[in-house]
Amino acid sequence: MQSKDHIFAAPIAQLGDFCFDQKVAEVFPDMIKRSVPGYSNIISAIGMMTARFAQPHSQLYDLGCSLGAATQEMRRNLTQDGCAIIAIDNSSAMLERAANHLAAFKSDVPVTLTEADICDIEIENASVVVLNFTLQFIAPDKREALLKKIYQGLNPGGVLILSEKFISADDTVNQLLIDLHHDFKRANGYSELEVSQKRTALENVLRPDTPEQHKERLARVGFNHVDMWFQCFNFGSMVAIKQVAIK
Ligand SMILES: Nc1ncnc2c1ncn2[C@@H]1O[C@H](C[S@+](CC[C@H]([NH3+])C(=O)[O-])CC(=O)[O-])[C@@H](O)[C@H]1O
Ligand SMILES: O=C(O)C(=O)Cc1ccccc1
Repeated sequence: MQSKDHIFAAPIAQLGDFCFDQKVAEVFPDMIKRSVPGYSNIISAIGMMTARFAQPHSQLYDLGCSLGAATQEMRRNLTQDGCAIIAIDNSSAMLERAANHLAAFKSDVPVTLTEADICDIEIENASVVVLNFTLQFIAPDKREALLKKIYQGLNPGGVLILSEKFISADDTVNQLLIDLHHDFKRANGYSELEVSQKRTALENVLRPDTPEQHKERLARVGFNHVDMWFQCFNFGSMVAIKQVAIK
């Protein structure tokens, strides 16, 4: 049975910062589906890109895997020999549920679930790296080093799929996209109070960049081919490819 997200439904006197605790992990599939426009399209496309970019005998990384939705879609679409998926999250509540979720599917692809801060791990022999709505939670001054590590750990021809909540550099468009996102949440059954309490709880935790900041940073760390492949309101996904080595 999947639980419905009522976390911000009642007034909360002392609203703390949003965190990925046991309560959030419990309702996460419902929360993300009703809160992130385009989420299921992005998950499907991660599978499609895995099918194209996975290299035989390489590693695939799902950084900030939560319950393993992207991991499962990668695993389902992998046909290349000798690949392994490394899924990482720093929330033990998420990882416990991810293990249960992934065990429900039959697959020959090895998956390692690791509890760690993605800023501290090593990345090597990678062909596909997924940051699906995770970079936005990393301290802004640590983002570039993380992306550099990903670039260096990718094999030539490898891909990073980076999905994020964005801000727009144009104030009018920015406000429009935020309003449309809130309309989307209300249309999915969230009340005014739920929208506003969650917005406050996320303020210090989820710090979005503009698409331009993302593109410039990805280019700075070395990615040769970068663009947005999907956007719905202030949510979207970028693709960054490491150039194939010229012999
Ligand atoms: N430093 C960190 N190290 C490791 N994990 C982290 C860190 N900071 C946050 N997380 C983890 O990143 C995940 C972000 S949710 C990703 C959805 C998933 N990718 C999905 O495709 O369903 C996005 C959202 O909820 O908007 C949470 O599970 C955090 O515990
Ligand atoms: O719900 C929101 O307002 C969001 O920005 C998306 C989200 C989804 C799940 C956890 C945290 C943020």
